Amino acid sequence: MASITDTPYLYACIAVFLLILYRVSPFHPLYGIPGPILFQISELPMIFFVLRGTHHRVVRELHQKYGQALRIGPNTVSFTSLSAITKIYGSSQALEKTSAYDLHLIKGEGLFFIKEKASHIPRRRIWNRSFSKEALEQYQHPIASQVENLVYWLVERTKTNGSIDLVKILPQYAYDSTNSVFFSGTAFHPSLLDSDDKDSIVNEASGYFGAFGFFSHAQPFFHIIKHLPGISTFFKFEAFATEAARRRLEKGSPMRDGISYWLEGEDDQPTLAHKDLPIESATLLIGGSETIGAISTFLFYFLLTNQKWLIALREELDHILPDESFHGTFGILDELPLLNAIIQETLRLGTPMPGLPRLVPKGGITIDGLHFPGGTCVSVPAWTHHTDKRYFPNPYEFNPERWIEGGKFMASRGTILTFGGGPFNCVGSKLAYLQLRILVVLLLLHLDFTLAEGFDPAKFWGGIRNRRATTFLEPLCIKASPRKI
Ligand code: HEM
Repeated sequence: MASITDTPYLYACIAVFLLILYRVSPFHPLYGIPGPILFQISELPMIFFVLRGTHHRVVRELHQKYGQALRIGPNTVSFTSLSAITKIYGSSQALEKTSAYDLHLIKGEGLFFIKEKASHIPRRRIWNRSFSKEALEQYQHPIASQVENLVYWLVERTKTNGSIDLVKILPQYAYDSTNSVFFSGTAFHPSLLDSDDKDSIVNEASGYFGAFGFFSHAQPFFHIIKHLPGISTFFKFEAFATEAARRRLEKGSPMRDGISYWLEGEDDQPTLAHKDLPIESATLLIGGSETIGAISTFLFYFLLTNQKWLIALREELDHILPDESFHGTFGILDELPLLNAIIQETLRLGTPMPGLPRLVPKGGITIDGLHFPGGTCVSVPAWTHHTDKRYFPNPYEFNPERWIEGGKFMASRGTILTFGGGPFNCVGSKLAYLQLRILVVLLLLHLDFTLAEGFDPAKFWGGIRNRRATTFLEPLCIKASPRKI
């Protein structure tokens, strides 16, 4: 039997020991950046908290203890300052993505996964076409139709079951909305709301995105296991996205949907190669739905547990949109101060996200007066920044007023990282705002809501987890009924 003193084991142990020693020694380039010793020597503590879904809270606590620059891995530094946000994500010199974005099995090149700015720019131009002013106007009707289906199911399921869990139903609506806006409804049928997501697509997608979050801290492990037979079932969601792309290409589009903007460029505009549609479809389905599902769940949680804002918002809407059959242009919604302030405050507090990893280029950079060599992984965690009282006084208070000045909504009153920043920021943010506005307005115009008996806000809040995908361990059960005016 092999023993630890056999030569290969001995060498391996010595190598690990020397590596650990190096990582905490003055010879390591990150020596002197404070952080817990276990995080300095290994990725394992971070992996542990990522698996538990609590790393956003842990990193925040560590920043409070150790300060603005924090070593959270052997080669990884987390920052919490506005200057670091500008340097890492926002400036013309914004950093590129790390190899944490290489984690997919699906073939082709996808916007989200492209790490270098030079190759990212042409693909981003193709995507941008599907978020032009004209395109967004075109999406209003399909979005409103999906919200109307949601209204129907909220009432029906309340009637059948006594209450309805928003944690479950809002993501279903979000996937239906992406399917309708981008795929002309061809990605899957029937809609997830109509089938009550019988194939568990929401869970598959959330598990897939969660695996992406986990493996970004254990990349070598991913590159080993991806070759194992049978592992593709783990990536069932990629197969689903590939099928969605195939169906969209086969069935075409009766209307100008989001994907048609990519496939049919005007004049000399470059178009998307069909071989890249599967990977872009995976990004669309998750990027456009998992996020909206989670943020809208937060939004209704905040409104239902802060009745004064719900009442004030109803007043604002009733004043501007007195007719519940309102189906006009949704353009005027951009102007409503409280509606937009409530959405912005939800985006601030509804982002239990990790720092988006970026790579220090060759030659290194200086952030907040500290020099970092090329190859260091750096980030600013959204949750830590959004709950930093230097930038947001009483950070845990849901207070939409912090976004209002002189009676107007002012997004510039604070910097939030919900949509990332700089050249790799969220390409769909304008659509996200549009979807959230239409969702809130139509639900409030059509329905009365109450929280189901026994709802415990503290328990709900304690059950929020993030592994890149946000999950809610506790239900958010409500009763919905047609509005009595
Ligand atoms: C509230 C909703 C949303 C949130 C919170 C959100 C958040 C984000 C964030 C943080 C990033 C940067 C990711 C990174 O650098 O790793 C991102 C990128 C992206 N998002 Fe969103 N997103 C939302 C809605 C949408 C929608 C509706 C779409 C499309 C339909 C979309 C598509 C994308 C894509 C394609 C990227 C990659 C952009 C690039 O690399 O150029 N997102 N999003």
